[in-house]
Amino acid sequence: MQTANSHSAVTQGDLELLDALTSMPSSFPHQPSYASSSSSSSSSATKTRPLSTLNALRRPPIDPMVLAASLSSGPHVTRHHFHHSFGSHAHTTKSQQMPASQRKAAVAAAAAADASKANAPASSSAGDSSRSGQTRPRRQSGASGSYANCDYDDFEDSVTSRNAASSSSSIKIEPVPEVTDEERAYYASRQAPRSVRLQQQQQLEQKRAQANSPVQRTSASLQTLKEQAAVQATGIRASDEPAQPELLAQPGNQAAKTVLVPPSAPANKIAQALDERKAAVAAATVAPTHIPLTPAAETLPSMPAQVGTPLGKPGISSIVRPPPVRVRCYARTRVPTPHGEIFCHLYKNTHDTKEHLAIVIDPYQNDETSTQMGADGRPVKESDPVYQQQALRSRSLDEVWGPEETDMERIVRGAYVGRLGPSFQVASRPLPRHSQQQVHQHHHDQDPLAPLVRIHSECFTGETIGSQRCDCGEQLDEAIRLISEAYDTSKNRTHSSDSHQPKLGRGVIVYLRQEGRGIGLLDKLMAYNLQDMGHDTVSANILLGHLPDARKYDIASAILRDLGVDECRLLTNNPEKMEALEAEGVRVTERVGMVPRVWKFGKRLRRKKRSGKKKDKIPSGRTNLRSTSKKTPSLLRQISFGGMDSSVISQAGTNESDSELDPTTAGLRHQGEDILNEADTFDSDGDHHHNDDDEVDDSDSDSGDSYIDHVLRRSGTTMVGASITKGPELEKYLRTKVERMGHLLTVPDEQAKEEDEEERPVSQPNSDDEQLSHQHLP
Ligand SMILES: Nc1nc2c(ncn2[C@@H]2O[C@H](COP(=O)(O)OP(=O)(O)OP(=O)(O)O)[C@@H](O)[C@H]2O)c(=O)[nH]1
Repeated sequence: MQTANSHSAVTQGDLELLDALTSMPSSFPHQPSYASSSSSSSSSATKTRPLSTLNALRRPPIDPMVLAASLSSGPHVTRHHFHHSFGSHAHTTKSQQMPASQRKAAVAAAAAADASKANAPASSSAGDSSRSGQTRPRRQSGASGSYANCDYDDFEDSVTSRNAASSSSSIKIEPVPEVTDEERAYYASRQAPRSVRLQQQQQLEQKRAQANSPVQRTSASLQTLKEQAAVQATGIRASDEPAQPELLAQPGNQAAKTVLVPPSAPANKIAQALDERKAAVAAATVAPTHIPLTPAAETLPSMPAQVGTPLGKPGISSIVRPPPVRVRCYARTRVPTPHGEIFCHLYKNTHDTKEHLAIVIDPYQNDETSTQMGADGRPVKESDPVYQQQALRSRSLDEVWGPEETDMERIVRGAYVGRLGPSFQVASRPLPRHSQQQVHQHHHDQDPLAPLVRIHSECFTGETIGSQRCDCGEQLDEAIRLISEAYDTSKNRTHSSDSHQPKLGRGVIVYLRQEGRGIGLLDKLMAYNLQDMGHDTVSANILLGHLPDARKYDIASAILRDLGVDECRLLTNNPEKMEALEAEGVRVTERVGMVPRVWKFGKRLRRKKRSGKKKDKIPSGRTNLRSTSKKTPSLLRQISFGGMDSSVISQAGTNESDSELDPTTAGLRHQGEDILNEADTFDSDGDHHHNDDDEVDDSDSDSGDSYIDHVLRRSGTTMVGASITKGPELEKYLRTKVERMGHLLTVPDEQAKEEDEEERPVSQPNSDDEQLSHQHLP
């Protein structure tokens, strides 16, 4: 007799599950007779649990990694549990998991079981009969949610119902609706087992070696090469399942969107496709300028389909290299932000269908001189050598897209010079350095610093809803702020120019639409649930069948090159980003650390506050702003009264008493918890507009202060323009990046934090201690 809780004792099914988890998932046979034999003592084959859903695993086999991650760092969640009964088919309430062949086998075996049951004496209890006599709505399994009960199986349910129906013929029972083939999704494996692929690769290499030998080379015909390509392509498409193109077309079926060549395509067609790809590679290599110039011409026939496998591998092959990515800027516009004005560029590319962005900060393009016209009827700025050499302008945007294109069309898509206005509308011309195809040379006598660049990956949760599971919103804001920051060239150690003029900050944020480190928003959200179950950001990714980081940076490099950035200073802690950019031909001259604000400024703010208190000789304890007559440090007072309080307090919470508290403290408290401790409240004399710097030790004013300055002057109400955020989950995320992903950050030691000298990492070389944040590459 089976107990009510099937997990209370180790059953045969459990043992088989364990066995299954430590072997190849695809080898599981579907055992449809399990349901009808759970209480019998028949052969072990008929007792086997219906593990058919394992065959529908959509992830590559990485069970050893999954098990290792699961055992070492979290609760007993395995990939099997995760995928069992999982389905995101919002359009239907039917399970869509089993492959067609297995479903046929299941139906046949169930029919056999029915027949044998009908012959046997009715064994079910009266209670069973009456229960089954009620018309039970069909349970939603796969579609009912991501984490359906692991013990539930559609097939088991339907077979049990049918058995019950046949054993109580006196009661009219609504038949359980059959799930038709059309209602189920088709799972198409896009890759053969590793052993097969290795074998095929070996064969291919042997053939290549033969073909390369002098004798063979002369005799090897084009036809032979085509055959090789066909073998290779067929191998890539290898699948245990026969092709079912009609199922691929069903809604919700990812495979439908991603399959490049139908599996039933004859080998010569595949070879033809490969030939076309090779031709595209050749064309791109030989004549990179021959990109179609209009959006219509450029839409995708020549673009290879990018297949989003869980490991982020291209779908066609890991052997055939995709052609180099080509990018085109389709639109550019000016956007005012709390940090100043930026130019937002929208890019399309030949590798995916996403709209990646480049945020260009280059105030020189947009200043008041930009609208001065010369005698030649063109803006004076256009002939300025500094502009010509350094303006961060998109080559593809400034190109004329065809003989038909009018100046007004060009202006509307953003190809204009200077600051666009009702009375100033001048279409741009390609910069000489772009049209001459010359490699951009860095001129140290004109600008000591390469542009500051950040490669930022989209994060809906962090940037839009202020999630504290990561620091992405803050990083985006901080990147815009740091790049916009003006700097004093006289303090630059690498530059001996006589120019002591402050330089305007310039640089680019390439905003890549690779959400969740490349795994997509859906899987990132699921990763968060795994994190709530005890995993960290790395092991959660692994459990979902992903790499810890599945991002790529080839598109980012192409965008940078399009903007004329061949070398840059990179804002990152991630060594992989530096390597990736270098590999794509963008030189990283310097790494500038992205220190989390809470690590960078938290202590400093506290110290500032303490020093303010000391000077004001205020007795300990919290003092209401309105009730004190003491002075407060100027910066902090400005934070209170410089327009900051309303916007940030409104983010800080709905507790009415918040607004009664010191607005300085409220101003430093954000979506999560107080950045400052209870005892950290600042005191103020309530003189909102009095600027008494004499009383404050601001002599150590530096980039840290510039951040505070930013907070008090320009804080907005969205993530861009917001302030410091802090919380335990953010802390865990930051530490995971350092401890498990090799990010180049120093985790602040709590003890040392109190005693250490102030850290003042900055983006631009203004401060004397800039070495703290700048790591020069050899
Ligand atoms: N898979 C996954 N992705 C996450 C998680 N939290 C944030 N992300 C994504 O991670 C990306 C940011 O990557 P990070 O590793 O934090 O930072 P980075 O940009 O590589 O590194 P830096 O350049 O040093 O800032 C964004 O796309 C986020 O959506 C998570 O828990 N799991």
